[in-house]
Parts: sequence; structure tokens; C-alpha cells
Amino acid sequence: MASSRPLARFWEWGKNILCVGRNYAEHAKELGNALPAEPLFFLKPSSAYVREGSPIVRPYYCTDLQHEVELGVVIGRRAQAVSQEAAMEHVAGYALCLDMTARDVQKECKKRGLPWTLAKAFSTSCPVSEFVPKEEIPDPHKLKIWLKVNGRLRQEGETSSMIFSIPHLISYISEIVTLEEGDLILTGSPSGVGSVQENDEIEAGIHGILSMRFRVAQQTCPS
Ligand SMILES: O=C(O)/C=C/C(=O)CC(=O)C(=O)O
Ligand SMILES: [Mg+2]
Repeated sequence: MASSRPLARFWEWGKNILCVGRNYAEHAKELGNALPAEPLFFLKPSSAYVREGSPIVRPYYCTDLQHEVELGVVIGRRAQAVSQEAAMEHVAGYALCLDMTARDVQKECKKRGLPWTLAKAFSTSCPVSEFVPKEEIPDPHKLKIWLKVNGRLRQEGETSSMIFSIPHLISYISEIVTLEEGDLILTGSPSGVGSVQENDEIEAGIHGILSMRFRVAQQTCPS
């Protein structure tokens, strides 16, 4: 049953954030990864959301915080094992997202065969833009997403370059995790990911649709 809560504020719902990785060939290559045979995904908690006006906080245990700009897909209707053909009926809209990553920690986790939670799921690791209703984006595979740090372009990618399309991702994920209204899927980052420092300003956008800005802050080490 549809909820009466406005999806335009989906980040307040406390629902799941599912993040797809290695979904752009150039990005998989820049990190030295093979192309995936099927979608790779991981989770962030909903407390990872941060909105414009609040900073992205680099965790005290991280020495290399990196940006990944990604198109987010907001689920509007429960999806359990849906076909690719039916998948888009479950989409309510889109948002621009950053998959902030403690890259040094992720590298260590990969080396030791540990989960990526410390690298990907910390508080403020998921900055999000305004919600864009699906009617305003007739084809989500024809978007240009970009990211600048201190005014310098770092990332620019076409969503047409995704290895697995949005219907493919929804269908695949929904066979494993039942998707619910208010859930968000981050569809993976194009190439150009890089480090940010305290006080840097990150600006990111979907060309012709929206942009957002965040400042980077440093978490103090808990005593
Ligand atoms: O395997 C790695 O070294 C890194 C993978 C990622 O961080 C995956 C993503 O989050 C992405 O491609 O967007
Ligand atoms: Mg990512």
C-alpha cells in the first residue's frame, strides 16, 4: 500500500540504501578491478544521509576520503523478484548522490577479505540532492553527471555508460533484497574518483537538472 509520507523527502524515511559498485568500465579499470559478470552491491545505513547545509565528515580513522558521484534511483513501490520489463514501474524518481569512500580503509578491507562497512557506511557517507520525480527524467540513461572539487572538474560521466542498466539492477537486486518504497539505489560511479581534504568544497550535478554543494569537515578522534 502506498504511504502518505512525501517521497520528495525520502532521506527522512530511514529506508535502505543499496549501492552498486564497478558499474562503469573506466572506473573499474582505474581501481584495478575486473569488469563484473553480475552486479556487485553493498549497503549503507540510512544514517549515512547528509543534506546540503551540513558537512561531509571525514572519519577519524580515514586518511584518504574519496568522492564518487552517482545517479540515485528512488523506489516508489515494493519490488520483489521483478522482471527487467516491469522494473521501471517501481521507480518514483531520482536524486544525485555521493558514495563517499574511505579508500585507504577499503583497500585494507579488500586485502584482508573483510566487509566494506568502515569504508562505505560511516555517518555522512551518502550526501543526496533534492528528489527529482521520474516524469522529469524521461530517460535516466541519457544523463551527464559531474563533480568538481574547489571549482575543478574531477568527474564527468554519461549514465549511458553503465554496464548494468537501471532495470537490470532493480531486477537483480530485487531477487535478493526486497525493495521498499523510499529505498535508494546508487547506480555506481564513473571514473575520476579522487581524494578530498578538510575544508574542500565539493559541487556535483546532473547536467541541466540540478546541482548541490558540500563542505568537507574532519571528525575529531574520540578519546
Ligand atoms: O573494488 C574497489 O576497489 C572499489 C569499489 C568501489 O568502491 C565500488 C563503488 O562504489 C563504485 O564503483 O561506485
Ligand atoms: Mg560507489
